[in-house]
Amino acid sequence: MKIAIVYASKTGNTEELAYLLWSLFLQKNRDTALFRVDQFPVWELAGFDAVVVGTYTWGNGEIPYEMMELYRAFETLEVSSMITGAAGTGDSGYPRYCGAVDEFRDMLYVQTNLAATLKIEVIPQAKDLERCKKFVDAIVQRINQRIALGS
Ligand SMILES: Cc1cc2nc3c(=O)[nH]c(=O)nc-3n(C[C@H](O)[C@H](O)[C@H](O)COP(=O)(O)O)c2cc1C
Repeated sequence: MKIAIVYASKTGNTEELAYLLWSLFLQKNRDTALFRVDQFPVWELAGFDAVVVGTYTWGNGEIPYEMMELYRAFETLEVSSMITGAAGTGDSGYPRYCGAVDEFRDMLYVQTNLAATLKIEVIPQAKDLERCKKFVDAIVQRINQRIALGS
């Protein structure tokens, strides 16, 4: 089972979250690749069994421009059996806290087999570790179910 974490980060917060999630998948001995979105071969999206999207939020609760190609790829490719997770950082001082995570969550729920979502206030801290672990566990559990069913 091939897992990808694909993220966008302007000031490094979401990058830190993506690296943390990556290390948690590796601790569970999962074959996981980490990509900045501008280095992700979007045409290979459907080749992954599970994909975690990591995004910051911009404007008024919006998805960053550089994530839109990936967003549209989920909408247009046949990825209905792909296990996914939507994660991101944001700032609750804005009216639409982590709005980009909400947008990805809603789309991934329709297009894929969404297993978990995760919102982190600005940058992951020690108090967030348990929630990050739960997020990774939910995805790994969904993958294990898939393996057990042999599909
Ligand atoms: C111009 C601007 C608009 C933002 N809009 C939102 C927003 O609508 N909702 C939100 O939760 N965070 C918003 N943020 C906060 C960022 O999403 C947050 O700082 C995030 O952690 C940045 O991630 P990065 O360091 O990976 O780039 C905004 C930040 C800036 C500078």
